[in-house]
Amino acid sequence: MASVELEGIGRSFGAVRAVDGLDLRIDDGEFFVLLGPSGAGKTTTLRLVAGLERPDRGRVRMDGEDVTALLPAARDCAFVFQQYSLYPHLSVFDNLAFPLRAPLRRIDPQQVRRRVQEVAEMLHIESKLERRPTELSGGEMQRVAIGRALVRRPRVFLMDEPLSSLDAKLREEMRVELRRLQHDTGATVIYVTHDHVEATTLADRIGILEAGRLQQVGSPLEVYTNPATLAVAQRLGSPSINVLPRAWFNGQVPAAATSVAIRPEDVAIGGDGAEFRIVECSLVKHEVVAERDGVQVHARTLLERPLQPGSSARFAFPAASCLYFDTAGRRLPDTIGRAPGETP
Ligand SMILES: Nc1ncnc2c1ncn2[C@@H]1O[C@H](COP(=O)(O)OP(=O)(O)OP(=O)(O)O)[C@@H](O)[C@H]1O
Repeated sequence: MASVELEGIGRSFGAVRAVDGLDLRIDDGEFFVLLGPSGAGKTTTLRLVAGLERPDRGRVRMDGEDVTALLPAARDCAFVFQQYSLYPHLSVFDNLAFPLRAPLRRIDPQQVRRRVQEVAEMLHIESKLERRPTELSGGEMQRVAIGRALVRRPRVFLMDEPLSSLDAKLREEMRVELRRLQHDTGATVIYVTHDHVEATTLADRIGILEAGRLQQVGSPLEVYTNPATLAVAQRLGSPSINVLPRAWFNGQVPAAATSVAIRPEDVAIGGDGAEFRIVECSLVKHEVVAERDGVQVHARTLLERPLQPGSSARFAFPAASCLYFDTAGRRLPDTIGRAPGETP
């Protein structure tokens, strides 16, 4: 396995700066997730690492070696895509063995069998080896696709939304399996998703990408609790972070703050807060939606009794949990001395 470094890497398509000067180091054995909306440049970044795309500027290094000019085969990255891209006419065994049977590899058939068996066991598909991909469930097919990347023992795994075509339950199961697999093999993984739950459950570190630029890099907890910008704060968490007008705070906010944000789990219900009208309340999800001055606020809390829609309740926003942002969406140091997370 290998470390990966991107140094000032950029790639444009006509006027579109798909990747705009990325600096990033991913450690050997790290599970790194690139999180961002559609068109942020996630896939292009993976393709630049794999060598499927040439950068206009900057360098790619693996284990310190400059690989910018190397062809994909020499970089030895394995790609797993959202589409399973299996060969339908081959058995699961032959699909898994395929990458090992390339003439250049000259791996003897005994060893191919051993490796396929080993990977099939790791992925719990050893009983399906004689089947065709068309006879498998979506989750099993995706396991075969991952297995096909695993048998090669590449230097780096590049995964582009590999779970997004699975249903919610399977996706959850596969997330756990992927994490276990990465832990067991010590693989370096760069994983792309626009799903913040996937990002926070899988990642050692997350890089938030918007319009080809990295907004922040950090552990899931760091990025969640200490976002550098409002855009980053809004990218993680469900329901999304509340953005409240400064007028609600009687001037007790930093001078440059135009918005005050607070996570739903930090909103306090009851006490001496301001009065809100209840819009919705779910005891199952522990969520309450309330409204004041045309602004909706989401709160997440354990409730013993439901709050009736249309009734009133008091909501408070403890200063220790509030985050402050200026007009450009940059985080401001707050009243209790916390500094914002750093942007790269
Ligand atoms: N081969 C290409 N030719 C022209 N434009 C491209 C090409 N590849 C990517 N782009 C553009 O570059 C930008 C980044 O695309 P990219 O596919 O990397 O984004 P993404 O974050 O992976 O998006 P998604 O989540 O939708 O896959 C987009 O505006 C896209 O239209």
